[in-house]
Amino acid sequence: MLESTVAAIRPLDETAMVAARDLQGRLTKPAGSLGALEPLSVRLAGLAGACPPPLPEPAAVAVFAGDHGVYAQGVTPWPQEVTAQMIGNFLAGGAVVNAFARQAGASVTVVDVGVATPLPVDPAASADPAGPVRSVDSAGPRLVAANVRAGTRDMTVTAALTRDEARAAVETGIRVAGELVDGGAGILLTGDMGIGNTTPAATLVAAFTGVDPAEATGRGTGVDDETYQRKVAVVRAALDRHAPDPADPLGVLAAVGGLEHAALAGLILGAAARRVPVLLDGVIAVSGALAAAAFAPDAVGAMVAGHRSAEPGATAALRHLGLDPLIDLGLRLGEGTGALLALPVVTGAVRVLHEVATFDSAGVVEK
Ligand SMILES: O=C(O)c1ccc[n+]([C@@H]2O[C@H](COP(=O)([O-])O)[C@@H](O)[C@H]2O)c1
Ligand SMILES: Cc1cc2nc[nH]c2cc1C
Repeated sequence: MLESTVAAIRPLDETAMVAARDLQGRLTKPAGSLGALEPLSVRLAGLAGACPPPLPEPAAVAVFAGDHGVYAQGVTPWPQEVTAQMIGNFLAGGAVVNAFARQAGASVTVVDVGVATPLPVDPAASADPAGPVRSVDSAGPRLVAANVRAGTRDMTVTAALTRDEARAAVETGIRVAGELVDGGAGILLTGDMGIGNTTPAATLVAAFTGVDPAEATGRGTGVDDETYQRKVAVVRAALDRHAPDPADPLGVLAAVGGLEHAALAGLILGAAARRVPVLLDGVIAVSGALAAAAFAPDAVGAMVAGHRSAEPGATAALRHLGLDPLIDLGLRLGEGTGALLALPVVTGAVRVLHEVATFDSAGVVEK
């Protein structure tokens, strides 16, 4: 499934992009006056192969959750059980992602791809691992039970995952993308939950971009100076131990990644293969995006950077991908919150191509 998905990812459609650029030039506004929205609308036309491209509706957030063996190195002050507890909160509708999703009219799908402690929900009430994801317009958040293993191994001691485990997580992400698109989603938004997951995110950023661990590593949930220094040392030690090859993205994900990072890479690949835009959230999402781009460079055409996370690795990753974030509010929550706040910007960029009059049709004279 990974290989066929990668093979299905194609470049943007030049004809649709030429048409969108031409249309932008004829709309009743000074050329370029919508700033970053104009090239975004052109790119989305190229992705859809149509001008105008469809409005990115309805929106579906997929929140991938996992735990981390590197937690044992003291890289975060939060108890590991918070990952499972927050899944309960997502499913009850009480998290920030739920509030922003209600505001944006987006569905929330929570995917347990690797949580280590028991979920505070009845697994029988959740979707079968191989079962369908309900359509995006059904009510309420839902759980997909697709646990590959109960957290990764400690990457400072051994590889975090086997290649087969990493592949299983990537393929879970691809499957979720396909089911959300089949359910009618017009745009996918990335979300993540995993205590400790900014450490593997920083390691992935350093592995794929080549930046120094000190530049890739941030304070995550808000760690103190001592923990921050330990975190940088942990990232450096993992890179020294595994020397991951950025040309082998499955190998990198297995050595130093996380199950949610791998699944996010899969979600992005799945969206790109279906030619549906994928709106990226914070540092965990963009570290997964680096893996997706290493599998399929043309997948970048489907990516929209929702926001600039306060986590410095996010900026290094976005620079490497050549993406400019739509908003920059100093967020560092994850869950999909930054992507959800950016969603109206993406919809606005496309709506312009659908609804704005041309100089000709409106009888407005040009300069
Ligand atoms: O999205 C981000 O850029 C982001 C930045 C810092 C922290 N987080 C969230 O905080 C958790 C990881 O933080 P930490 O300090 O435990 O590594 C995890 O659940 C992430 O969703 C997320
Ligand atoms: C409370 C809490 C909520 C989160 N949401 C995403 N990551 C998180 C980390 C913590 C600690």
